[in-house]
Amino acid sequence: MSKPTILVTGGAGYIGSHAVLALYDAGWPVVVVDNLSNGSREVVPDEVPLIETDIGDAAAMRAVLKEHRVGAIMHFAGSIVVPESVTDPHFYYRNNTVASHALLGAAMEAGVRHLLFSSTAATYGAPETVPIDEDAPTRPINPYGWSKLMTEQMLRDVAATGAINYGALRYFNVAGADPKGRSGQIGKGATHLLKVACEAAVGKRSHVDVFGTDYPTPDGTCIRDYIHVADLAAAHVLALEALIADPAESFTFNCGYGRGTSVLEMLEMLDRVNGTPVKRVLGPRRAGDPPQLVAANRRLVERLGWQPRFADTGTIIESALSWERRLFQKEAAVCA
Ligand SMILES: NC(=O)c1ccc[n+]([C@@H]2O[C@H](COP(=O)([O-])OP(=O)(O)OC[C@H]3O[C@@H](n4cnc5c(N)ncnc54)[C@H](O)[C@@H]3O)[C@@H](O)[C@H]2O)c1
Ligand SMILES: O=c1ccn([C@@H]2O[C@H](COP(=O)(O)OP(=O)(O)O[C@H]3O[C@H](CO)[C@H](O)[C@H](O)[C@H]3O)[C@@H](O)[C@H]2O)c(=O)[nH]1
Repeated sequence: MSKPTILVTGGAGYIGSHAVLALYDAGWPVVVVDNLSNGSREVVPDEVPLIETDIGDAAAMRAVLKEHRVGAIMHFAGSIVVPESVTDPHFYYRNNTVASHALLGAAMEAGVRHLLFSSTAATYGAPETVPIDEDAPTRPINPYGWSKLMTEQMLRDVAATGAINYGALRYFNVAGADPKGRSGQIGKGATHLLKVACEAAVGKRSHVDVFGTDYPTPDGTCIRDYIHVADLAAAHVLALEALIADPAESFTFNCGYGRGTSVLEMLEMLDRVNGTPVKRVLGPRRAGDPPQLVAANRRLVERLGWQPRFADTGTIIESALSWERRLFQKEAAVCA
């Protein structure tokens, strides 16, 4: 049977572009919709159509879905900065929840029956126990987490009518870059730890701020479960296949390795990979950071047969650093 066309929303962004590459490498026809608010054309392969539009524009989305005879949607488009969601919650509910509602409506009208949604560990808030499994209480501690949890709920209720089936993948901390160097994190005004640290390593920043050294963790800094973006992209292809194979089944899976690494451990590993130390400035806690987030990933592994290939922390950091070096050289060449 021939493979249906997959619409990737947010496919010009960090994680979406890696999913596009994974689909493209596996021979799926792909079309991307991105409003380029935080995406870049250059990370989308030339052969993949990129339509510059907003997913909140239901009429435009209906037209795209029909014209490209889309069979399933991978929905990455959204806003992602937790502190920004606290200062501008209205925008986060609009761009994450309301825009997803419009996209879902367009999908239902166009008869698209499968949707894979980018959710987040932020739906759990500050969990009482780690590792966190999918049945843990969902109590977000910021509007970003709520905007994603509300979208999950909407998908769950619509799927219960039989109109669609959906997968919600709750990512933990996504890091690294395409092992073949075709994509990586570009987004303006980086806030993610490894991206910021790599920018410091190549000389784009003077230092890395360490947000909080008095957490109840062995070295006092926050612990996260960092997952390589290429392993995450591979999980999306498996999840898509599962949605299409069994249209009666929907699911929610954590995406992480089940391994915690502290902020200081990440920076130490970066120093080792880079060969020179990055300057740290130890500072106060950042608002809204839970001390520890580590995934229980049994469902993802058992239900999808997911086998990570790039889990080694050094491998994650190497790929992120070599992407950052390439970006830096490109920017230097443009300025010269
Ligand atoms: N990066 C992480 O660690 C992480 C963790 C958990 C969940 N997620 C989720 O994964 C998804 C992708 O995140 P990312 O890190 O690749 O971010 P990103 O900003 O690199 O990608 C998002 C893309 O969506 C586009 N976009 C935003 N709003 C849009 C709209 N209304 N219409 C069309 N395009 C729009 C942006 O231009 C961008 O290219 C997001 O939904 C995010 O919430 C990310
Ligand atoms: O310059 C920095 C940046 C981050 N950190 C620390 O590093 C850890 C990771 O922070 P990130 O900003 O890289 O990521 P978050 O854990 O805040 O959030 C990310 O992972 C979450 C799930 O774990 C959500 O999915 C969210 O969408 C995604 O951005 C935190 O303790 C943070 O305080 C620093 O010390 N210095």
